[in-house]
Amino acid sequence: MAETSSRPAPPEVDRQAASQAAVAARRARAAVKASIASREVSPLTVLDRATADPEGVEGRLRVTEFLLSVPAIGTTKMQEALDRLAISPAKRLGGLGRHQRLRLRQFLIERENRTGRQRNRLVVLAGPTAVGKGTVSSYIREHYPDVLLSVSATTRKPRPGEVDGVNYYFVDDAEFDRMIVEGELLEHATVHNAYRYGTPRAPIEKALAAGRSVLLEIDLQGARQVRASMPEARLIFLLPPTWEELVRRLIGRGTEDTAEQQRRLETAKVELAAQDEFDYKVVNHDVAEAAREVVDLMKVRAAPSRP
Ligand SMILES: Nc1ncnc2c1ncn2[C@@H]1O[C@H](COP(=O)(O)OP(=O)(O)OP(=O)(O)O)[C@@H](O)[C@H]1O
Ligand SMILES: Nc1nc2c(ncn2[C@@H]2O[C@H](COP(=O)(O)O)[C@@H](O)[C@H]2O)c(=O)[nH]1
Repeated sequence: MAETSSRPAPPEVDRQAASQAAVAARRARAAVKASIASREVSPLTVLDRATADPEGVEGRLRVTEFLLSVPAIGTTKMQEALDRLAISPAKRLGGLGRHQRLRLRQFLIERENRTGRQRNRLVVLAGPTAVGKGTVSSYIREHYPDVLLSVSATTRKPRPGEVDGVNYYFVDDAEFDRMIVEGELLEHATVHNAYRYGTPRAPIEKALAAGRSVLLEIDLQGARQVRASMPEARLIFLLPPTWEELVRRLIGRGTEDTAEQQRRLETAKVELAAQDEFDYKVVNHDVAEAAREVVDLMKVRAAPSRP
């Protein structure tokens, strides 16, 4: 009688498959290290990815090989850093405890600030609806006056309390069309399949020329356009602590009807799926803390506290 084909694979086939998987994993880790070394990807982004997926390629990186791939960190600096941060050299990025991870994160930020050839002067803050982009940006405007917060043009109507020229330039469709045709917008997009939003170019160019840092609070489509036209811009993705909290914030804000909330949550899913395109991720647990993380990444000092 003919034998069935469901016999278990012989051990050498298992061994071969395991060794092929190990080679593929080694190659993937080497690619991550090469992209850190060539500054294609920020070490902070790699650390964030390791945190999000401890068993993924970034999570499996040993902390030693991770640090050694950061430009200008050699064996001595790496060992000093691990001693100072109280992290065992045997650890993998995905296996760091919360405090170790926070210490390593702070170490990388301080290092970037010290060795950074240039401040991240043009920074884009994006993220799903109701994550708190507007709240965090307003906090930055109030507490970090060195940063210019760009005021967008929009065709949506003002919400109660919103002021023309402060929150947005509220314009009609004809004016928005004119701004596009005259090349006045750095980027523009129809957001949530509803209204149009765009970033006026002139104030940004003026501020950058004067050496100021500029923050754009815009959607994913706009972030992609800015990256294409100004590759030196740094892109930050603001994340909610959880999906449920995001929904709570959207409903709690109470500025949209149920249909608009649904539309925004659909866009939110698309935006969340694109988070890995960003240079940095910041979780908005607490407004002041998230704002500080954003400005740390911009390397801007806080205003002296008022008496
Ligand atoms: N860290 C936080 N903790 C609790 N609530 C927050 C936090 N940050 C923002 N919120 C609240 O969440 C709601 C949404 O915030 P906000 O309007 O700033 O979001 P947004 O990302 O700008 O939204 P959209 O993209 O829809 O304009 C607001 O009611 C705000 O007060
Ligand atoms: N592409 C752009 N998106 C922008 C701009 N200004 C704001 N936005 C985004 O629109 C949504 C909705 O804002 P809301 O004030 O109606 O709640 C939000 O995601 C903003 O980030 C812009 O100039 N360009």
